[in-house]
Amino acid sequence: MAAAHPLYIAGDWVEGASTLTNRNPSDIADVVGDYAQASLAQVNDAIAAARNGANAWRHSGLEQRYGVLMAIGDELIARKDELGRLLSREEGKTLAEGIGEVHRSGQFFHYYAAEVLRQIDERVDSVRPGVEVETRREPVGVVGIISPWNFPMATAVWKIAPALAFGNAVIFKPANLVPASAWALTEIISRQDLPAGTFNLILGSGSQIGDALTHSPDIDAVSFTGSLEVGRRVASATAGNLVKCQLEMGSKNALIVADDADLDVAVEAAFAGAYSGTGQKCTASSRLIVTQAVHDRFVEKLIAKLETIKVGHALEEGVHLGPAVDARQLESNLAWVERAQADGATLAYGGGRLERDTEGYFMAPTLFVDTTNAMAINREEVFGPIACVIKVRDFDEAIATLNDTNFGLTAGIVTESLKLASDFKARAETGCVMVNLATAGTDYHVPFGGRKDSSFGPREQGRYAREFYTVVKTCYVKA
Ligand SMILES: NC(=O)c1ccc[n+]([C@@H]2O[C@H](COP(=O)([O-])OP(=O)(O)OC[C@H]3O[C@@H](n4cnc5c(N)ncnc54)[C@H](O)[C@@H]3O)[C@@H](O)[C@H]2O)c1
Repeated sequence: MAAAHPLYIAGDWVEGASTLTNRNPSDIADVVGDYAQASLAQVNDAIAAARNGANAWRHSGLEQRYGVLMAIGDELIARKDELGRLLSREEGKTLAEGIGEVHRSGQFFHYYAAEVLRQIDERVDSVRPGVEVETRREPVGVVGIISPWNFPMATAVWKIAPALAFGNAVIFKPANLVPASAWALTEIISRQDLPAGTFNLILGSGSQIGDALTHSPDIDAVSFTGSLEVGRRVASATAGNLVKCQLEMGSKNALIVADDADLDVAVEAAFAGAYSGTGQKCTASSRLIVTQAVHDRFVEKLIAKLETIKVGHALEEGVHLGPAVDARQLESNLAWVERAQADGATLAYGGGRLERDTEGYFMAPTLFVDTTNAMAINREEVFGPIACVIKVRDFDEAIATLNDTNFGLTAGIVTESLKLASDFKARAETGCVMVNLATAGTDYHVPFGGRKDSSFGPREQGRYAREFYTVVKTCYVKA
């Protein structure tokens, strides 16, 4: 193996065209490792290899597929402490969250191992006597998987596991900020009983390597998670070649705190939703829509909670919030603080960069009050530990405010009322709704995705993943 962690193409570890150094955002003196960067020619090598892999893997037996997926899941779970540490070191989420993400990644593989055995093709009677009709699912073929940095392993795995389960070959292009988790996952997959080319790892910048992959007419599908801006590009690149595509993108989620809310539950849901993972979650509730009856008490309690929060090195015990993922994200967060104030929001807590023993991208959890839903900070995705309180008259205004956004991923409400909860479930224009729970935090065996600008194409996860990773064939047989 070369000095830098290599690419994985056609069943071989191969050097890239250049190298990228990956650093720990909690301590930029800490080098996580050097990672190969693919050339454009290597993107084509990976696509050709994946075609061979797809042709072989589609004929694999069910027990082979089941065994491969179970083995990957077993190893991820057995090594979750070590790999969770690596993940936290490169991304900056706390160690507990890093370990939790690796554990969940293992569970995704186990879930899709079970899906391999769940054959639900149909045989139906034809309208023509003597003819049998069968609908069956076949693999879509070669799938490009492009993932973001904020869930370095889970987001990739909830695509890779169903892709392999349903008999496809994969070309995996992770975000360049988090190559270590992707590489560790690839190393595990490389030791499984898979035909050469079934799984390929290409590392490199999105604008070059990702762009080349999505513009290729020689792939069959692209599953992308990332920003709205890049998602639009991926959609037009794949549409140009009539390549199937699925996009999960940004969000502007809201948590409603209703008149009758248990405010302790509301504060915990607001904290977990808005700040955990340093707010770097697509499911983050950056808008806190609070009715006037409970506004002042809720704000007071949330500030009291924020005062107890320890920000620091992600691997340090007792730390609740790690750093921003890089200097650019931190600068963007700080620019949002200035912009919100210029637009008339009142800074109620935090707002600044924090110094710690190590040089990292630390920022105080930040809360704004007196904000309106029209302010830019309440319309665009921030992706930092910043939440804005929007005061509303009542539940109807809360729902109208919640839905007044271009995005539609998750939404939450804290209420004791069954009627309000039920109205909320029906009226929230989002893909996921949560009652008395944070907007972040979802299960691995059910569908996940949004509406409006948050998502495009078939749903991900659970048994719905089958729709994207397979194609239907209708077979007519006259005996
Ligand atoms: N809805 C969801 O399920 C979900 C989950 C996690 C993250 N996200 C979103 O991801 C974003 C944060 O992640 P990010 O900053 O890594 O997003 P990003 O859009 O910058 O990058 C995502 C991926 O796309 C690649 N890429 C960049 N330019 C490309 C191009 N021109 N062609 C092809 N690929 C390209 C990147 O290298 C990376 O692998 C946020 O908007 C967040 O909401 C959404």
